[in-house]
Amino acid sequence: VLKVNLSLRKNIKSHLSVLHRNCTELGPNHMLKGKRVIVTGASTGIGEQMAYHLARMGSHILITARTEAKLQKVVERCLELGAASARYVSGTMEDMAFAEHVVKEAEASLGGLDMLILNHVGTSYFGYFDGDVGHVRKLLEINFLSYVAMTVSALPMLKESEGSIVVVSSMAGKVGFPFTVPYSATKFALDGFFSSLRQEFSIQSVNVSITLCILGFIDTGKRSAV
Ligand SMILES: NC(=O)C1=CN([C@@H]2O[C@H](COP(=O)(O)OP(=O)(O)OC[C@H]3O[C@@H](n4cnc5c(N)ncnc54)[C@H](OP(=O)(O)O)[C@@H]3O)[C@@H](O)[C@H]2O)C=CC1
Ligand SMILES: C[C@H](CCC(=O)NCC(=O)O)[C@H]1CC[C@H]2[C@@H]3C(=O)C[C@@H]4C[C@H](O)CC[C@]4(C)[C@H]3CC[C@]12C
Repeated sequence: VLKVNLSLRKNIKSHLSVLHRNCTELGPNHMLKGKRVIVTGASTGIGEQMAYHLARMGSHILITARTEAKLQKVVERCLELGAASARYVSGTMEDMAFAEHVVKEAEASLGGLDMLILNHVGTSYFGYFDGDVGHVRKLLEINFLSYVAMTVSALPMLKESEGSIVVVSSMAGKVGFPFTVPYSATKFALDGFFSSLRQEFSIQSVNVSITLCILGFIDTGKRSAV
């Protein structure tokens, strides 16, 4: 047993050193060079900044949100920063057909997909829960169901490329806090869905990674009162 353990450790050590050497030689800025990436909610805030990082790394970028004028400007900036290509599709994630259309657009224009970054978030309020069930339903559609719809549509391409799904969530999706009840519910739903799906991928040896990003407050210049 000791012999097997020692040889296993040696093997892992040598694999890690090769991996480390490859990463160091290429540098972190090359990790997504040439990769085909969708970023949702990329007209402002964190999504916009992620698009610029991907552009600096030389990725092919497809961004989406509702506001066409802002998306146009982000695409122009991405091209200036060195994106291999950049394009946008505008529309609302209240509509599941639109969510699926974005993925189809990646297939048609990029011929596949390496990374799906799900980041968009619908407008909510910061205050006591007001009992508006319609608002909770709408927010679940935008913040949760459209994430599921895009994942289902993108999965064949991601399996093919052995790619990644990145889901942007929040502290409010891990712990209950006051004043963000509908928002928090949608983020908890993401954890339930994607953490369970990750377990199934592991059992089925599906080589698609799922990363849930748990962010605290990030000042994007938009909100000051929270
Ligand atoms: N900022 C923070 O403190 C924190 C943020 N997060 C998470 O990070 C992610 C990004 O947040 P942040 O950058 O602050 O958010 P922003 O409000 O700055 O950006 C939200 C993005 O989603 C898009 N969007 C809004 N509604 C819709 C819709 N109905 N259909 C399609 N797109 C829509 C917006 O564009 P448009 O209006 O043009 O459609 C915009 O591009 C979110 O998932 C959020 O929950 C998590 C923790 C903290
Ligand atoms: C209230 C925001 C919901 C999205 C929204 O309305 N966007 C449009 C607009 O502002 O015009 C929340 C988005 C991110 C939330 C913050 C977060 O996720 C981290 C903390 C979580 C904690 O539970 C409460 C405080 C947070 C800072 C939280 C506050 C509400 C958001 C800004």
